[in-house]
Amino acid sequence: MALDAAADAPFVIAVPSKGRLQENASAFFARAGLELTQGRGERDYRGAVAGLPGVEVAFLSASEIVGQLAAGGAHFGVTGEDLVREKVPDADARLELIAPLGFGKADVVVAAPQAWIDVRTMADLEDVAAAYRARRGERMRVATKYVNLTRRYFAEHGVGDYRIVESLGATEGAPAAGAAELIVDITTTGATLAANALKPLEDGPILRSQAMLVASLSAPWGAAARRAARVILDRIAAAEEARKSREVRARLSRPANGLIAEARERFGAIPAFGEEPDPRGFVALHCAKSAAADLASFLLGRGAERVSVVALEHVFDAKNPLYEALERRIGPL
Ligand SMILES: Nc1ncnc2c1ncn2[C@@H]1O[C@H](COP(=O)(O)OP(=O)(O)OP(=O)(O)O)[C@@H](O)[C@H]1O
Ligand SMILES: O=P(O)(O)OC[C@H]1O[C@H](OP(=O)(O)OP(=O)(O)O)[C@H](O)[C@@H]1O
Ligand SMILES: [Mg+2]
Repeated sequence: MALDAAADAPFVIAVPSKGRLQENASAFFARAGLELTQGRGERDYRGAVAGLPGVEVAFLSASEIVGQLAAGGAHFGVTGEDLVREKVPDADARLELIAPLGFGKADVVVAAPQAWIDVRTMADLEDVAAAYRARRGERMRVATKYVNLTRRYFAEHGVGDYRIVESLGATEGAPAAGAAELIVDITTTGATLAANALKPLEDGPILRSQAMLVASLSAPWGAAARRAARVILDRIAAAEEARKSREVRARLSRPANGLIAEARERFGAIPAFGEEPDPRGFVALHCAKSAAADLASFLLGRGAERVSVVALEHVFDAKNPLYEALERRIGPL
């Protein structure tokens, strides 16, 4: 019965419907040739993917997406790693973080008032916390919405003399408002911290976060869901591979014995049409964008009269490491 239900259930991708990640998330799927359609306009929170029947899009906030992934209500989701680590204590057991997406970058930091000149590190904080308690008879307060990340990090650094004040927004304002002494929050440019006369501690961020493509291990992984996951990850991998690569094409005056091996060795090139040298001397090689010009010079040196360097739209590969990693986690059908 469970299997039948899994076979009929739609494959659900949870995508940010608002906030910092929305625009970049849509662009990310579009680049992969996955066109998300939102039904009856902005307020319709269910959508589809053009050309992929059986795939449903749930438009949710970044934090709701984490909840759906943890509960198995969505198979795939795009959300911030900060939210994943905060809301799912055993994230690595329940979720597969498939790939970082290169946007939504933000550091989760501990920040103190700039006026606390003696406090630069967590070790300093440990001293100050004890003194604060001795002098005031109460514990130092930390305003944050990252309650779990804060507890874990402070414990790791041996700071115990503090109390968390849960903050649901404008956290950076808490010290000036007299609601807390310290904060834990995300920062990108540092402008909000500076505007509130706060400075991040120098030990480095608690977490360097960015948007992630995440899979739920507890969602129903029937045969249809696996097929959908494979198709989606093939397109994502194909777009990513194409973005990083160039195709370098030329015709040499004679068949190029050993040339493909040398191009692989020196430029990390992969032959687009297999290892066999073409009898007419045609070569087409894929290489990293940054290696394309050097590879072109190399081919000129081997007798090519003209070399084209071509941008690619998608490069599909029979092997998909993203899907293989997911399949290892969800186990056999
Ligand atoms: N300044 C920022 N720069 C880059 N990424 C950010 C920034 N602020 C937030 N993010 C990322 O986007 C995620 C969602 O933040 P966003 O502000 O969109 O929602 P939110 O503040 O959690 O509010 P809500 O959940 O109510 O929509 C954050 O958890 C983080 O991963
Ligand atoms: O280091 P900065 O570049 O200044 O960015 C940091 C700010 O960005 C986020 O807030 P956001 O603008 O998303 O507003 P929110 O508090 O409503 O989520 C975050 O909560 C910080 O307040
Ligand atoms: Mg925000």
